[in-house]
Amino acid sequence: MMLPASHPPVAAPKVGVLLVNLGTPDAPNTAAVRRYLAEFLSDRRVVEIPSLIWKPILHGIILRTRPAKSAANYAKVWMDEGSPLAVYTNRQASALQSRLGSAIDVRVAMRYGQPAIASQLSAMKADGCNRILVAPLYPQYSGATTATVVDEVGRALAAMRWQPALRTLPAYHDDPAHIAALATRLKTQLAELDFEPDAIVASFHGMPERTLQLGDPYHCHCQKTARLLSEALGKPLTIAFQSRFGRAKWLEPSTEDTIKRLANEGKKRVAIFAPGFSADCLETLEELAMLGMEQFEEAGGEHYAYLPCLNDSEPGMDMLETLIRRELSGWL
Ligand SMILES: C=CC1=C(C)c2cc3[nH]c(cc4nc(cc5[nH]c(cc1n2)c(C)c5CCC(=O)O)C(CCC(=O)O)=C4C)c(C)c3C=C
Ligand SMILES: [Fe+2]
Ligand SMILES: [Fe+2]
Repeated sequence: MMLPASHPPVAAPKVGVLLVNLGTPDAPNTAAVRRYLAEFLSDRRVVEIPSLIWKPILHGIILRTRPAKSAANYAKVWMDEGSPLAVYTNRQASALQSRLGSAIDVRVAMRYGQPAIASQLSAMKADGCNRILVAPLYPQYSGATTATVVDEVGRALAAMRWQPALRTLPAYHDDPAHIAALATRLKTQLAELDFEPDAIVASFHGMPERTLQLGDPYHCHCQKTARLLSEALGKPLTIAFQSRFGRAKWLEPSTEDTIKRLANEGKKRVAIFAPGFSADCLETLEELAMLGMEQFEEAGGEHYAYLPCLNDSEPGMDMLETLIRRELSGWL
């Protein structure tokens, strides 16, 4: 049907998929990292300290000291195409777009920094996406990751006159497709090592321990991923929690203590991987692959290997395609 000339344009309807990850600075320098950390660490889902107490600490101490140190770390892992987190997330989106075909519009947004969730949702709606699946790329649910993405999506929808219909991908920590992808990838990676590890460490991003008492399922989700994966591999996994931030007690054992303990116990050959990260990033490439190796060798360890995340590997993309197609059922 032809629209009258005075009618605003209406795009042909289609389905959209928005892959969302945490976000990352747009350059490995102090100013860009400060901008990123200011947004990230102002999120009340991430730092659950009353504003009156937290704001002076954030602006008076953290944003004056941390950006330079973190920028130096970002510089160590920066790729020609940009920050690893953004590079791998974009590659996942292109691979998924090829697998799903052009009838579905696959895009990327970041919870902090660019491309922002609100601008991507608006652009997708303007291009005709009247049904959108938002997929936070966090296997394990936490208030600080999955929930804050959904909060931000809600704020974006609140500003739209004509909203798209919306679905969100649930946490997939125990999904058979996720466990199979991790197991397949890990088997290949372990087979390629030039040593047989005495221990394999599954390092998850930490959270304040208090969040577990308050009912956040993150800790349980991490434990379950590791248990199912260990069963699938037929090998024991040592669980640890990395990237401690702030003074509160965090989930234990910490990755640093675990690496040192293993070396002290005579486990001289260790492989470590990060099943809570869908894409490699600062926390895996610098903290686990670089710093972790130094800590292990200083404690007397001899062979240390960091095994990269699923990223856009075949097993990782098989999993993502399975999960996304399942969530799109009835829409295709
Ligand atoms: C995978 C899940 C993640 C959880 C859970 C999480 C919780 C969490 N993180 C911080 C503080 C920081 N995290 C930082 C980086 C970072 N965190 C995640 C993921 C989770 N965080 C990722 C993927 C990244 C890497 C981003 C990148 O650009 O590569 C940082 C910034 C880096 C630095 O300055 O060290 C901070 C700070 C808190 C406080 C928290 C739980 C409440
Ligand atoms: Fe983090
Ligand atoms: Fe638990």
